[in-house]
Amino acid sequence: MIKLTPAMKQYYDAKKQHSDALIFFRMGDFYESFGEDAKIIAKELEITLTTRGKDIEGEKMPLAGIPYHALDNYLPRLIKKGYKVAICEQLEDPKKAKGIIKRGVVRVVTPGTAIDTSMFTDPSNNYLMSISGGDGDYGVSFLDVSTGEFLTTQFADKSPYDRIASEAARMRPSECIISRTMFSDERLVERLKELNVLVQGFKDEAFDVDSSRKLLERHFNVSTLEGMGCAGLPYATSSAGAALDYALTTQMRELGHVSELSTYSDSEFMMLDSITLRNLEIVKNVRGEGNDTSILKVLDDTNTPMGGRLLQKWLLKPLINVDSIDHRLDALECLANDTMLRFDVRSHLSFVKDIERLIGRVVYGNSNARDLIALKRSLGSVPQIVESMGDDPGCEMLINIRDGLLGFEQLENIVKLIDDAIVDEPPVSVREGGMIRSGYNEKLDELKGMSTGGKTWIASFQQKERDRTGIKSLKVGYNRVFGYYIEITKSNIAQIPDDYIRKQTMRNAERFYTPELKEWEDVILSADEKITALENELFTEITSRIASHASDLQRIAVLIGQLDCTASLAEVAVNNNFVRPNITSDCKILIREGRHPVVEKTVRGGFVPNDTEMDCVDEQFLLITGPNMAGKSTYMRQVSLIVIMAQAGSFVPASHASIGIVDRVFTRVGAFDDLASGQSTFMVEMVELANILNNATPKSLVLLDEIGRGTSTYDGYSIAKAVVEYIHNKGRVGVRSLFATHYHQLTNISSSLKRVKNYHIAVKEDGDDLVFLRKIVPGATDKSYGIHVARLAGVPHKVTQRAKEVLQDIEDESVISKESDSKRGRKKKSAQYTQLMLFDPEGSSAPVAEPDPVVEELKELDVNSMTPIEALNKLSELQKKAGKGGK
Ligand SMILES: Nc1ncnc2c1ncn2[C@@H]1O[C@H](COP(=O)(O)OP(=O)(O)OP(=O)(O)O)[C@@H](O)[C@H]1O
Repeated sequence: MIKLTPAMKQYYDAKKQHSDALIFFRMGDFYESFGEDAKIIAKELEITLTTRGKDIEGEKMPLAGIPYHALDNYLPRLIKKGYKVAICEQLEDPKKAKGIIKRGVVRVVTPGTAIDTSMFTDPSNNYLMSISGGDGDYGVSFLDVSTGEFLTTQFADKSPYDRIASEAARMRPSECIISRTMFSDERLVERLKELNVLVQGFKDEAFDVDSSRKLLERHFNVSTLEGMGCAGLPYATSSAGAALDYALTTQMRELGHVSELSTYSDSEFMMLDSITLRNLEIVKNVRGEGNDTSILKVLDDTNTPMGGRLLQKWLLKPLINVDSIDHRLDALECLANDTMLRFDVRSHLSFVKDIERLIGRVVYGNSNARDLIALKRSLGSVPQIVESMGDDPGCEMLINIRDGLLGFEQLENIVKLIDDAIVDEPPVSVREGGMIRSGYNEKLDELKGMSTGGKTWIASFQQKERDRTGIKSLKVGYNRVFGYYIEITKSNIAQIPDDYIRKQTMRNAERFYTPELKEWEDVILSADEKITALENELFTEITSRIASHASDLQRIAVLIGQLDCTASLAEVAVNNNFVRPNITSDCKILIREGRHPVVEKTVRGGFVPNDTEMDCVDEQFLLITGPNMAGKSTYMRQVSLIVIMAQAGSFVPASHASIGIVDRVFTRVGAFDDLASGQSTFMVEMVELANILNNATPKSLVLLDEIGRGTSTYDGYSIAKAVVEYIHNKGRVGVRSLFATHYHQLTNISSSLKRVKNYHIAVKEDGDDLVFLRKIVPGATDKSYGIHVARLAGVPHKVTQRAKEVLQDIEDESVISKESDSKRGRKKKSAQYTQLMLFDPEGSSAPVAEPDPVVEELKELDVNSMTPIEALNKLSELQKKAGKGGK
């Protein structure tokens, strides 16, 4: 084994402590990485891989390095790919170090705990998720180290995967920690990975309920967690404790800005599972690329990152309490109706930056002077925001926000402190100095005077020396290694005076100094060094004064977020002609002239509005038919989006809307191959369907788009029919459902199932052309126009022509077989029907299999409520009807 240099020994020590992280090892002006780390870093960051010295085995040591000031650019690229990076710093000033410079890891940056500004190109929260529990009870926590937000919940669920996936889909964490024991649960790990969450196993002890409780109590400096709502919730506590433990372990410092833990319960929110969030494109595109067609994109006109984050939360967690929704809608109405108020508030909000994250950085200790300027300007807008809200902003929420903003007395002092201390345009790096304003500190001013005086002397010294030597190109320069020097080009070297002392030889020039220049150099450099040290000291003092008000400032940030989110929704509502929905606790959904908020923005030729009427009594199940491209999916999504928007507290795209609270929205739309998980398109469809049928409650809203299309027509039709019957009859109280289908035969079901209503989207035939009217009208349709649509899509004429002939043949055959069937009896007829269906993937206007009255009657029987005699009598009666005789 080879003898290592002291620095390399330090590197190997750091690597031993943080074996799962890439080590960024500070060497002077660079962060260097060695060995396997260097290879990964060189590849991921596309930088040069070299070698230097020998590694512990005596092999050439691979090396990759980045300039220390470029850390902010490179770090996010690694973190976003899921790497952990341990930053190993020089722990003492190299100039003052006696012998070997001490180095050590000062923090580990991971995807879920990053706090660096450069990580956040969008304002969304960056959560670390933590899961604990087992045997039916689970705790889930979310901690955003950058903003200090900390949430926890606990729920009981025998099969928790869907629930956990739904939480992850709504909160979109970058990283999730689970105990090493739980890490062996492959299904859980897979579900999280599918949602792009990096899953890490963390020490089992961190998930221990007792030690978690103690850690949380210590961190929040409380004697009980009761006030935070998680006393008596062991798994909410242990998942929160583990999250905090992980954050403290990686950040290696106190996290004072994480000052509160909130416990939430799912019963407060509408449940949106991960599939529905994806299908309805609530916060991002299904395909995740191209133009953003999410509902968030349409609704987000926020001016501040706090407002943006809150809007996302509102959309991902719509409310289910009528009063709470009305509370939001009242504020929105105030702002929508008062144009001046809205305009004023929004213009002042536009000066507010990310206060939450700025505070996080200040408390954390990695803020710079520009962060303080951003904080000053943001806080400086608060009095104007308050003023623009006037004495009576008109509704409870706005009054609360105004009073809350007014309630922070130290606001003015913080603004003044930053204004007095920090120059308007400070340098990015604190190390460079030059950030403290003249007049803030006497000692600093004195040092600055010496430094400036020295520099003025240097300028006059250069002129004096040019005059003395007659060398016009003589210049006095400075570099960090050699200090101040007089530079003379080689062609003038003969003219140098005797008192010049040689300092350095260059290719085309020589550098000199004089005793006088040396004297001034000492004055300037010592003043500059002292200035930097004093500025750093003052900066630390200023930030700790601000940090002592962290929780008040975080409260201000929350209020600003609420105001911004509401004002943005009001602005969007006015600009897009949305109306305030009427929220009720009954089962009715009544929408007049509803529109799809995203499609209406992109569709050419204007969006055609449509009405909707649903309830649990007469209009529980809307069976929607219509040609391809007619607008069935658009219509169904529009209904569910209007419901979600309304319960999130937004106005909706309609001329009138009355929404009976929905507790969950389920969707089964489109076809997503899930080849990665080994599931076929049909399997995915059935898994999603199973989830809906097993979990929909009487207050749910279900969207089913072409159920059964992923398998043979016969199987698909059978499944579709069974599903309609099941949902219709489930608990006898209706799950409100919208079902689009091309199985036109299915529409007959409305004659036996009273709460099923047929609707279709109208089209008009114009010769060979098809005009899409986009209007939903009562009744079923009997034609698919699939071939028309194929022609519109540019399928070659020969193919569509041939398709027409095939269709004609099938239709002729069906007529013949219908006639012959009636002679040959029912058995033969159903065989022919099967064959026809197999030829008819789009469900042509084929003859419909009549429901068998005996079977139908049998299905309707409630056997549990019959006596044995009644049952025997019924059986005998049915046998007679079926033509089997009986006594
Ligand atoms: N109400 C409407 N007003 C104007 N254009 C509409 C309307 N509804 C839908 N469209 C347009 O029609 C297109 C097709 O709509 P959609 O996908 O909903 O049809 P579909 O009936 O579900 O079709 P398929 O059965 O083939 O899946 C949409 O992309 C949109 O451009």
